[in-house]
Amino acid sequence: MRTETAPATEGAAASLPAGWEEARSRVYAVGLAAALPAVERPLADIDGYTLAEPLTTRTDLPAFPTSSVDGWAVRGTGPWRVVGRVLAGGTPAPLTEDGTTVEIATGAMVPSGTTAVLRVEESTRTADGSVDGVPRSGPEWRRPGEEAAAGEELLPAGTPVDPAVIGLAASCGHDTLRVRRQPRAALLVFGDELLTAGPPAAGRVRDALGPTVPSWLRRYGCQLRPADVVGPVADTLTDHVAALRTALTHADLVCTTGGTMHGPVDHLHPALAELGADYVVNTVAVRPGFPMLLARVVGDDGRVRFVAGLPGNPQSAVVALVSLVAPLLTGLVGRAAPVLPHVTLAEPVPGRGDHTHLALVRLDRVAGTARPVQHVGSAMLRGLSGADGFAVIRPGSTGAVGDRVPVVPLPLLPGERAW
Ligand SMILES: Nc1nc2c(c(=O)[nH]1)N[C@H]1C(S)=C(S)[C@@H](COP(=O)(O)OP(=O)(O)OC[C@H]3O[C@@H](n4cnc5c(N)ncnc54)[C@H](O)[C@@H]3O)O[C@H]1N2
Ligand code: MOO
Repeated sequence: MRTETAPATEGAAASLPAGWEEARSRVYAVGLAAALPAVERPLADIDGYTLAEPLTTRTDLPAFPTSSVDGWAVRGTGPWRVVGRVLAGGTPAPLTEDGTTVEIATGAMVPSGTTAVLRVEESTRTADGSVDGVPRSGPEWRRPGEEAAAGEELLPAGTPVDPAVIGLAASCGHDTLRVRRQPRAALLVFGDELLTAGPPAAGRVRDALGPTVPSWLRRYGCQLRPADVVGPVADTLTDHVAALRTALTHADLVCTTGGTMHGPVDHLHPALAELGADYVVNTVAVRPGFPMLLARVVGDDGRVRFVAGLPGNPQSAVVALVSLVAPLLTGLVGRAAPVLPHVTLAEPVPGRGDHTHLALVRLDRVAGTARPVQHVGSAMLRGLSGADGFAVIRPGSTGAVGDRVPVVPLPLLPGERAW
């Protein structure tokens, strides 16, 4: 895998576009090489984080023999004389004599000396108050270590933390876990033509990226404060450099929108050169989204930060997010390289010559198929708002009905696109 970089002073003209898959491998690798430090956090605060260390259990699971029913812990053959009661949370005295029993609740520790647990609904009481019945042959309690042995590794480092993982960690006796710090992101919106309120008119368009990119970044696990979203930044080199410098003091990743090409007021490349940045990827052979870039800036403190240049055309900016930013962030938090799901095309999708085509599709989850959506120009967001992700049509190919192709999913939440 190539991970070498080129100084931004060489400019865009000096570099060939990277293949789409190669670009993704490269940004993932540089992200992993710059993985964020581990921090210790309480369980309640780590939903969406990533384990920095394997999850091990601090005790056997369960930690003690635990009754799985309400009933009677008995010793020997019945009828049994009742000698006590044990509830969940209690520590019972041992059963030392055959023919004795203690009443036991589900979840209570089974007294040592117990030979069987008899369910309450399968028990009777004799005239003298003893308990009688026939215990089931299968065990009615959970043995220590049945689920896991003390010290056993249950999940590897790099596992995304979700509510199920948090619950498991709690049951293993953890109060805190070591997780990767979440990436801090910032967004700089470039473009003097942008309006931040009201309808577009007279040559000016609404800024469609300032309101949306932070939400996509948060869904990829980034932290952004309101102050981290800045723009429109004035179309001068001085303002671009100043805005980048300020954002880079806090952020691990600064996304910019617009200005990736070489128009009269496209200042991103010269600004990166002034910051001493290296290109990890500078243009990608993909449509839409071709001018996307990822640059690396090493601060005086030695800390590595990244600048992702998202093209100004709004759909192209989202293509750059799913293509470059998502795998970079996966690497930064130490997760495994993303593996793309595959779907079957239910309609043909054209290719884009020697470029990869990322085609917006709607998934039919029952049939496991994908169909292209309408309104997919790189300046449009209408198609995106009804799509689940992008089908990947490889260079030199077209997508025929029945073809199995990879899909880059949008980071949607359950219930979204359910209409
Ligand atoms: N001579 C060439 N010109 C262009 C090429 C090319 O190969 N040769 N590629 C085109 C492609 S592809 C793209 S994508 C764009 C990328 O341009 P920039 O990243 O430099 O972006 P801008 O020029 O600033 O803007 C492009 C377009 O997008 C609109 N825009 C920008 N920001 C926003 C925003 N926040 N919200 C909504 N719309 C936005 C902007 O008004 C322009 O219409 O370059 C092509 N040109
Ligand atoms: O790549 Mo541009 O992103 O085709 O519009």
